[in-house]
Amino acid sequence: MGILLGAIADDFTGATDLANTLVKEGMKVVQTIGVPKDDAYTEGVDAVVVALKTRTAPVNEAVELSLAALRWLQAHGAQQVVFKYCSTFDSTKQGNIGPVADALRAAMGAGCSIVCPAFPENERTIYQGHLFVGGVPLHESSMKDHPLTPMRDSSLIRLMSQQSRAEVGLVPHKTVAKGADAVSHAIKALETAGNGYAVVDALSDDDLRIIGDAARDHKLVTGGSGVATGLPENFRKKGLLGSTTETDTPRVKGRELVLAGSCSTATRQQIALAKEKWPTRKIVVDRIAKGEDVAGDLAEWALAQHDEAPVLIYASADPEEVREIQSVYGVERAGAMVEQVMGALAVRLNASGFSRLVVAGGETSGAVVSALGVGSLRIGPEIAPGVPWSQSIGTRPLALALKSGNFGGPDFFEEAFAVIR
Ligand SMILES: Nc1ncnc2c1ncn2[C@@H]1O[C@H](COP(=O)(O)OP(=O)(O)OP(=O)(O)O)[C@@H](O)[C@H]1O
Ligand SMILES: O=C(O)[C@@H](O)C(=O)CO
Repeated sequence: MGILLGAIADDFTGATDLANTLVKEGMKVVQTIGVPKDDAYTEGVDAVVVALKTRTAPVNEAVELSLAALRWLQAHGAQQVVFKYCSTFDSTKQGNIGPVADALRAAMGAGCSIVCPAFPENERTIYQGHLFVGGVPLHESSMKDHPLTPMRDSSLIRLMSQQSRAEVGLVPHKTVAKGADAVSHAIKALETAGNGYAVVDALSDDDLRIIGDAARDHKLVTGGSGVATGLPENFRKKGLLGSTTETDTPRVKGRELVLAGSCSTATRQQIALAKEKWPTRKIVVDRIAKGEDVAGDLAEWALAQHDEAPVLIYASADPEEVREIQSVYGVERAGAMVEQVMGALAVRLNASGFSRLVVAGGETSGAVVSALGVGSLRIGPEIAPGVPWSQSIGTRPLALALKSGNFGGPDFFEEAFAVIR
């Protein structure tokens, strides 16, 4: 038998976030880094999440890679596909979410598809089609200052309409409160009226379970990790999924390293706390631009820290500093320079015995995991909402926690290592 559920995620931490939801709902999940090249991943696996790095890629590349992922998932039996994007709808000015969703809908012959980035456990909610983060509209949250994808509008209907060729309608919360049948009927009515997407309000996990139930026959579901909460239950009701599954805690020995490239408020807070306890160094972007061997110097410094405490290396800066750096080097080049150093550091330090890694930030995780040549991950236990440990599958095992920028409490780094010690 093939896999039940397939997913395509537009960044690597987003992929682990979704995989974490599916594991908690009783699925055995493997996350692949990029579109897999062979069949080795599916034995005993209920869901495969293909992690792409397409959030900020050129639109055509994002569409082509997502379609390639879809073909692989369909060839391996996926009965339903989730397109996972950020719970804060992170997209560039041009926007990749709409074009990728359009291409997936067309390729699958899917009807009106759900758009629901809500993740109530992490305070992302949708009301009247507007996305709220920590109780404030998205465009007033710290997401307005994101280095790559500043979000300046909170209306999901407007954002999706600008990005997609299809019409976009709303299923308001008062309908969701009436249950799954009411949501199904509302989506059907929107489809009949010519809409390609239905933004669905969600304020709680109960709402997400109702939406999951309503999506039981949808070929394509789009949203954050929350929208998948109710999907495994649909397979369980059909007798295709057992009631529980064991989570595999990574069993990897080695030194502990945190690499942080996220400039989010949560990550900067986590760094500030960790700095008080652990050896810490900051990546200076000007030095990379001058062609200095920043990765080499930092690796040497890290290896000289002998007290067995975790080592923290970060590039994260506050919005003002990031703006200054970007005004000198450009947004893309600044990001790329930092990511290149993060990847190089991960490779050098892993070769010298650091094999328990926490990486903060989706683009940063993409750079690190790609540089390390990791092909796929087995998803393990949750550390904080939306962030699990995972273990690389293959020759040289690594324990990896890929943390979405804004996730985790102030003590996240310490809490993470405590789970696997
Ligand atoms: N000091 C800096 N100046 C400019 N850019 C930076 C700096 N530090 C980090 N960056 C870049 O900012 C980007 C941060 O994006 P990343 O996806 O890693 O974090 P995030 O968006 O907060 O996390 P997530 O996508 O999981 O929400 C990366 O491209 C990183 O290289
Ligand atoms: O949905 C989220 O917020 C995260 O999984 C994410 O995508 C961060 O990049």
